[in-house]
Amino acid sequence: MTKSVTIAQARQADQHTIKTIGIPSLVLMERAALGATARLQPDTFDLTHVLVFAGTGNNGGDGLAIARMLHVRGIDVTVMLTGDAHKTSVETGQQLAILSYYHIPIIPASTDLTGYTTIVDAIFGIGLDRPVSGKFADWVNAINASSAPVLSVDVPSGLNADTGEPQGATVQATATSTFAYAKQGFLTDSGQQYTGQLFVEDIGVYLNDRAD
Ligand SMILES: NC(=O)C1=CN([C@@H]2O[C@H](COP(=O)(O)OP(=O)(O)OC[C@H]3O[C@@H](n4cnc5c(N)ncnc54)[C@H](O)[C@@H]3O)[C@@H](O)[C@H]2O)[C@@H](O)CC1
Ligand SMILES: [K+]
Repeated sequence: MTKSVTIAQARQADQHTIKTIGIPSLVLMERAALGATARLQPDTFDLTHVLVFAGTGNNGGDGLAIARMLHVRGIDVTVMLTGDAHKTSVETGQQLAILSYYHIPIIPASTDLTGYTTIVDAIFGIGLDRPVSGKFADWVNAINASSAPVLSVDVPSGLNADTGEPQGATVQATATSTFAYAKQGFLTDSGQQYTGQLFVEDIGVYLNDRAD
């Protein structure tokens, strides 16, 4: 059976790796983004014009690193940011600065998703703490209405990763690239309907200091 963790366990393992072991958060983010980018295979994902829909927390930071990895491979990528570029998490601010070096287009989030052939959903991960409503719900509904396949980063945005139940509008992913361990809610009947195909990426975060 697939090993799974609660949100609290995932957070604790991340913090242990960063604070006690000393592996920097940006290193984990880089590994997460490498793992997710490798899932964007052309048999499922048409990479003609990729949209990365990024939030301002670290899930968005993962998305921005994915955008960079696609850009350096010559793939046409646009980033939509859901909030103020000056009010991001520290790591996401660092990823934004890197994107500006590469002149990767960053535009405000919109419901007009015309022309994008793949969408990377990096709006919310395990930091979701309330139902998705208002303009966030409009964006999520637009993602779900798009014909483009969707790769969700860590968690389909809007899904409660503990229960597998939607918290307001929730992305229905073609596939989900989740980090370190499957989240408990993904293994429920409800959760599976949102994650689509589930990939678990080894990012160097372990519950017991060993890869198992
Ligand atoms: N260093 C780390 O701890 C790592 C974190 N990683 C990524 O970071 C994610 C967790 O990052 P964060 O803790 O920053 O959380 P998230 O990026 O999941 O989201 C947090 C942000 O969303 C806002 N928010 C939550 N629910 C909302 C709602 N319904 N409507 C509007 N805004 C809402 C919060 O206020 C906060 O600003 C993981 O899921 C994973 O993708 C990975 O990069 C691996 C390493
Ligand atoms: K996400």
